[in-house]
Amino acid sequence: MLRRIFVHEMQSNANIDAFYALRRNQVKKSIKDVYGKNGTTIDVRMLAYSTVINMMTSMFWGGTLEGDIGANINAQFRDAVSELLIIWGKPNISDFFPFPASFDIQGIQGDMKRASRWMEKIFDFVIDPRTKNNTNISNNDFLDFLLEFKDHETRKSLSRPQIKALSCDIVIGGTGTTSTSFEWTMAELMLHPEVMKKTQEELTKVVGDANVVEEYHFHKLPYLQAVVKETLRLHPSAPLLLPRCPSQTCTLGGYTIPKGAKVFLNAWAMHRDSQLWENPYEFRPERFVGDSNKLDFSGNKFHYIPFGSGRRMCAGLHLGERMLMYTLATFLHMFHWKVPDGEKPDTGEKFGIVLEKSTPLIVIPTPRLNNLKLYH
Ligand code: HEM
Repeated sequence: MLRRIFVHEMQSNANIDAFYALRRNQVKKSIKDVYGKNGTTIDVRMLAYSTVINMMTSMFWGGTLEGDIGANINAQFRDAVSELLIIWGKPNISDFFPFPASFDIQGIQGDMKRASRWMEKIFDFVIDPRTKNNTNISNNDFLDFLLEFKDHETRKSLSRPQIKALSCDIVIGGTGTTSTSFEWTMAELMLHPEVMKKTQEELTKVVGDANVVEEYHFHKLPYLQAVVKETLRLHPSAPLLLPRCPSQTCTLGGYTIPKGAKVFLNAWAMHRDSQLWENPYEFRPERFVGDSNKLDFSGNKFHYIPFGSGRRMCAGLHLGERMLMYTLATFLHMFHWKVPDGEKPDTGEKFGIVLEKSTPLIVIPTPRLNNLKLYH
């Protein structure tokens, strides 16, 4: 039920549109920050992570937490999400040897419980004033939506644990994936200056030099879309998707899969299979331009599934796509980017539930547009 609420109710196009102003404000803040660092080095992972998490918190509880308290709670939230993502990605021996699982040999379960309690406290802190004061003031954010939600058929509201569980899934599912995809795209563009040039030329043509990128520009940016698709092919942010578990013993491709087995689908390997892709290890956005552009994120063509496929596919697909496109288009349109002299970005990967670059991408931004007012 929670998945249905999130996918069909919260993520309708109208709702995603309604939260656009909140996302835009956060990206504007990041532009100002980057502008302030003009000519010096910045860590793209930090930039992407803080921009995405700020968009998330802004969509969750909007501008209701202002001043020092707001800054503090947002910072705590950022730390709690980072910690949960790290714990979530750790290989857990108990998954493979269920017998000693109750001993929690690596302490992963304990760490997870502690971080989840921390996260819950933050949600309680934000939810309490809204339910206690009963002010009826509309904040137009995710939290309002969840607090006011009533099932069409049963007329039942969501309980507080349900609200917190759903919120946690959304934030954990959306933050690392989107920010990592941003960093990988920037890394590939730094390694392929000709692709960077073409992407920025397209932005100049479509957006112009006197305007900022808006979400309505996206459908006129096929090359940037191709760059994003190609990045997600080579660097799918959840390389093994989420584990499946058959409810019945079944046979697939001649293999018997017992009921209850944990099944991982290796999207990373499928995206690099030379029987399915020409020169699979090369970064070539052109493969997604024109006719082959028919490949999309719907998960219907099984050789390209960066957002997964089927009933458990990414619940935040539309929002994730928009946040990624918007941040990339904006930063590429507003700034020139170069790596520090003598350095070359690498494409080494770090194992985890989210596929991160093994070393952070460090770059130097300089303003690209003449109208400096656009940076404030
Ligand atoms: C570039 C951005 C993103 C990518 C590449 C991505 C990718 C994925 C993938 C591959 C899965 C597993 C699907 C499967 O196993 O079939 C997944 C699940 C999920 N994603 Fe995303 N995601 C992104 C953004 C987001 C955002 C922004 C949100 C929330 C706002 C989100 C929420 C979720 C949730 C809740 C699940 C779990 C679904 C379930 O268990 O049924 N994702 N995502």
